[in-house]
Amino acid sequence: MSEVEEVDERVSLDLLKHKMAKFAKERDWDHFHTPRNLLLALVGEVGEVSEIFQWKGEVPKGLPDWKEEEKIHLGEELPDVLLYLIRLADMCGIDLGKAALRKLQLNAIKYPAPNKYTQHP
Ligand SMILES: Nc1ccn([C@H]2C[C@H](O)[C@@H](COP(=O)(O)OP(=O)(O)OP(=O)(O)O)O2)c(=O)n1
Repeated sequence: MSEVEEVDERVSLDLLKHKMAKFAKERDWDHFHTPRNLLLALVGEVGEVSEIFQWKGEVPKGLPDWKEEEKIHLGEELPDVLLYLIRLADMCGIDLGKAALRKLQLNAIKYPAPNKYTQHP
């Protein structure tokens, strides 16, 4: 039987943040999880994701031509990026969820959507 349990809980940034904190604490790894170390770990994992795409050329959405093991590999590397990002934000005292929502608002102001009703056909 697999050691990895099926995940059956609602996922939120907060849940992942708390799980990462618990993971580090249980291993006495808090002293490794400094902002700079986490940033380097994050960039390393982005590199691992890039390697999966390397030399493939442009890839259609949904990755229809990829082998199952390649998709599984990608599904294992993308979470590392997310988890290190969440932990980095936590160790920097930034509420990532709130900051992302605020950034979406700022993006919408900076790049307003065209108003369909005032445009000429
Ligand atoms: N000091 C560490 C080491 C690991 N991790 C956690 C966060 C990542 O989700 C994952 C990264 O583990 P690995 O460094 O073993 O990276 P991979 O899982 O990508 O393994 P590999 O590089 O062999 O593909 O483990 C962590 O929180 N703190």
